[in-house]
Amino acid sequence: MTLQIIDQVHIDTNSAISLLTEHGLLVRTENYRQHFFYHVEYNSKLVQSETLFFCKGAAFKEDYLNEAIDRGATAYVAEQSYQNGATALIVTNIQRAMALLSNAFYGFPSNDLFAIGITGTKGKTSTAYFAATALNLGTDDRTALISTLNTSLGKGDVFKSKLTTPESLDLFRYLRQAVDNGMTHLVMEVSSQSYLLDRVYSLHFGIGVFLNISSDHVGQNEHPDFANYLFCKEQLLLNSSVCVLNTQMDHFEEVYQAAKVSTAPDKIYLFGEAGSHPDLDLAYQIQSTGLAGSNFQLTGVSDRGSALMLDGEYQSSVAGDYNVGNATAAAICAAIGGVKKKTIQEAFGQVHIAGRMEVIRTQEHGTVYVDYAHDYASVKRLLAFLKDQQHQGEPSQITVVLGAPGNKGVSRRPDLGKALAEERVNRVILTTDDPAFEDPQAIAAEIDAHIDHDRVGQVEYVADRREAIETAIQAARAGDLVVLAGKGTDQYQKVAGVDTPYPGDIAVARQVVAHLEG
Ligand SMILES: CC(=O)N[C@H]1[C@@H](OP(=O)(O)OP(=O)(O)OC[C@H]2O[C@@H](n3ccc(=O)[nH]c3=O)[C@H](O)[C@@H]2O)O[C@H](CO)[C@@H](O)[C@@H]1O[C@H](C)C(=O)N[C@@H](C)C(=O)N[C@H](CCC(=O)O)C(=O)O
Ligand SMILES: Nc1ncnc2c1ncn2[C@@H]1O[C@H](COP(=O)(O)OP(=O)(O)OP(=O)(O)O)[C@@H](O)[C@H]1O
Repeated sequence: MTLQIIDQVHIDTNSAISLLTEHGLLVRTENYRQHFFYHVEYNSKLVQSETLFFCKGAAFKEDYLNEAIDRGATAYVAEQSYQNGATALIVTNIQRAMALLSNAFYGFPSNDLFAIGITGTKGKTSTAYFAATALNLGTDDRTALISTLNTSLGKGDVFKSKLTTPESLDLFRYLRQAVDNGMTHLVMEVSSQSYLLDRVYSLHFGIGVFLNISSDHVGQNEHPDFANYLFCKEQLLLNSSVCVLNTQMDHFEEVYQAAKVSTAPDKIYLFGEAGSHPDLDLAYQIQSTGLAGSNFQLTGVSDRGSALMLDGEYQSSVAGDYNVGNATAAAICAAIGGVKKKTIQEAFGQVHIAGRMEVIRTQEHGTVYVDYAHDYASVKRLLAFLKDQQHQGEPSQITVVLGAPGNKGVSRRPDLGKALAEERVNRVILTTDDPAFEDPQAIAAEIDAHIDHDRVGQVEYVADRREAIETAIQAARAGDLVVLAGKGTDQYQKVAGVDTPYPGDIAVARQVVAHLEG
């Protein structure tokens, strides 16, 4: 999708120098000339005349800058001088400089949006969809959404996202577009990576939500260690006027302390299951939870929580007990954003999150779940939830089909093995999931090495994901559960640097069921 050209935005050399100086980012200027920039860009291939070009990125080459200048860039911003005669703004931190100047170029669009940022190891997308559905219903469709799945900027500007949190220059362009499309609210997922790489530098949020944190995203191209992962996530709280925290997360006290550094206690909302923490503001109580969704009660515990006027019963259309916590966080955001309880109740019955707890019911081969769970926390919670459902009915078998990606998140492999064993699934079919430059069979062997075979009925490897799904569904009997984990809505397999087309778990499962049952 191409966003329309926004012609009223610009920046000039002098204002760029002032801003960079104010933020302590400017080292020096070279070949100073006062230019008016009508475009900002970090990809040389997209440069037009009168562009301010940013030299950033691990794989950046001087040739890209030369190409940018050939195409009409009149100045560049970089951490080093390329001594090519062009006006240069040499900075201490290119990512911060790019975020700040892009924000200014697009006219600080977040000033016109009530921005809600959501972070957490698990549940960001789900919570964002709960919040955006409620806010859209309450604002007459004036809520933009930036999520791992889709970016939706209003007036039909909807496209698939490349990253969970976009690169800063793209982010501020999207926000400008959202404001120009008449959006008043914004819900966005804020990854820890986006703070590590300063993609959201200079963006202030009306609300920052911290859902949970568990071991993930540590490794090459991600965080050096868990402490850095936690630190980056906590930055959302330092950049938010109101903080919403799940009291039941690991490391809650540390996260609460981080929130209190910059946010007054009366602007911090604590939520969790009723009775779970002495300082709760809003409590949820699950009344029933099943494969079609959950019924739950929200109760204001403190004066601040009661003032949200959320007390009452809610029905969520998304299965998974953990989604009640996600929905509660979203309800707080929607209420602070001005949405009435009745509207939130109505919205929660309509939420659909692609690739999360998608259900395919069969006549003779049980129920198939397609879910994006791909790390210890999510696989364990998903399986625990499904097993709980299983106990309520006839005894049945659970088969899980999953793999783990190559060249990233390698700690997931032992973690997945552990989760599968702890939840004592009956059958595991290990398969391919974005192997990148690794051998999928070797990845599967690593997962397998961490499965306690005394606790898991049967473990096998089927390289082709389609065949693995077919094997699982074909063998399942009425009442059984088949879980296709990890890929969610992905319609590709990342193999050796290429996004190889793949129909997606849902499409494959539907084809298999149609073939088996006609
Ligand atoms: C390690 C990392 O985070 N890299 C991100 C970063 O790349 P980078 O700045 O190093 O840039 P690069 O890809 O090395 O390219 C070098 C530069 O040369 C420029 N170039 C390149 C070619 C050319 O012809 N001309 C040219 O000018 C490019 O525009 C770029 O500026 O900036 C790019 C956008 O500008 C991102 O696409 C890229 O994310 C990679 C692909 C990625 O997948 N990152 C993951 C880890 C990530 O960020 N994930 C989180 C979610 C995590 C979670 O689940 O919680 C996310 O927010 O999505
Ligand atoms: N609050 C939660 N706690 C634990 N697991 C959860 C929670 N919410 C969702 N999940 C599980 O995690 C999976 C991913 O959920 P979701 O996409 O909402 O999280 P995310 O934070 O956006 O994930 P990612 O960072 O991997 O994109 C779901 O499919 C579900 O299995």
